[in-house]
Amino acid sequence: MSVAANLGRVLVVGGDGQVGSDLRRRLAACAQVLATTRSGRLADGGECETLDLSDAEAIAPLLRRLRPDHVVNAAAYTAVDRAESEPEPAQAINAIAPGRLAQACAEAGIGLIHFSTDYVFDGRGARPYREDDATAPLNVYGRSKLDGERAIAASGARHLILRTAWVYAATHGQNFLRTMLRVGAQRDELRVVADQRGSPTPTWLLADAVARILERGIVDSGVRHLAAAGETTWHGFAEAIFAEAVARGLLARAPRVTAIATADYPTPAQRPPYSVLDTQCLRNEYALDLPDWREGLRQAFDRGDSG
Ligand SMILES: NC(=O)C1=CN([C@@H]2O[C@H](COP(=O)(O)OP(=O)(O)OC[C@H]3O[C@@H](n4cnc5c(N)ncnc54)[C@H](OP(=O)(O)O)[C@@H]3O)[C@@H](O)[C@H]2O)C=CC1
Ligand SMILES: Cc1cn([C@H]2C[C@H](O)[C@@H](COP(=O)(O)OP(=O)(O)O[C@H]3O[C@@H](C)C(=O)[C@@H](O)[C@H]3O)O2)c(=O)[nH]c1=O
Ligand SMILES: [Mg+2]
Repeated sequence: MSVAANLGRVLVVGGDGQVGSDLRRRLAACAQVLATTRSGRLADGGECETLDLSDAEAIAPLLRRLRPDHVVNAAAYTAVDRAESEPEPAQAINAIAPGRLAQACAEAGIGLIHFSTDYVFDGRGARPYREDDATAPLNVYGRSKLDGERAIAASGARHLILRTAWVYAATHGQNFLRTMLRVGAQRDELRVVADQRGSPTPTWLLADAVARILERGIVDSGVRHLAAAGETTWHGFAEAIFAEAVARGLLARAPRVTAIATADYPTPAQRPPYSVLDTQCLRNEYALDLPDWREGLRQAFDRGDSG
């Protein structure tokens, strides 16, 4: 996907998360990128705007001062298990802050792109989830993200809520791929759940898609599903990660990856057993061509994630 248009001023909230940092790099080619982090600093040493989303009152004044043409919110409380014992910060960052951000966007006539999650579903479905399928989150994180979706929808802002899933980058961020490579280098055997199905989605794909959407302009406000094509289990994803890492010489040899049941890997948060997303709406509206998750994985390694 190539984007030549000048998109004006794009504010990336949460500019140093795994999605936020790839967005900044991707959009730099076609926009004047502004960013916020909690510290006002970027991991690469650069400076940016300071915004702590637990202080929702700080959002509107910041937008009035920066006057961006578009806002992309890539900040979130994403620690799924920790959220079970910390519901307040999860709710503040994933629900209250996005609502305030959307209200401020509505007041200023700015379009907002926001990310949500497959974990809004309970995973009892048997075919890929469509945007209007019933939500029923199983955990605190999923509930807080669903509340965020609702707050944005109620704001009156022109918006797009992109529900995505199983997000990873090869070179940065806390994610399943990087956990597997770290632990896989230390152990001969890993036990990974083989009864949760979804679609691993690389940050480069999300960044490319957002660039395309900004170029076209938000066609119609609402929720849309965005993920790599195809489906696998965490176990299948782990095996593909190790095959790719060994082929590229990033790992001397793959550990044995033993398929286990969710019941044999107890975690504080319950996760949906099936959360494949039907992406047809978004592909049609924005003429997006979404790669299979295996191709997404190869390109994540090839690109070093930076597009
Ligand atoms: N990761 C995944 O598998 C999936 C993610 N999503 C969604 O995609 C979006 C991007 O996620 P991803 O890039 O993976 O998330 P990350 O956890 O990598 O990044 C989230 C960012 O939010 C920032 N943040 C957290 N709390 C605050 C706060 N109080 N004030 C300001 N910033 C804060 C973090 O900053 P700091 O580093 O300082 O904490 C971090 O930079 C989120 O909306 C997420 O819910 C959807 C599906 C799957
Ligand atoms: C590390 C590890 C995890 N697992 C299991 C636990 C869990 O069921 C599954 C994935 O573990 P993780 O903690 O990496 O994944 P998790 O934090 O649940 O990932 C989720 O993050 C949020 C932010 C989202 O929005 C979701 O789309 C999803 O990507 O793999 C194993 O079976 N073996 C292992 O060695
Ligand atoms: Mg996690």
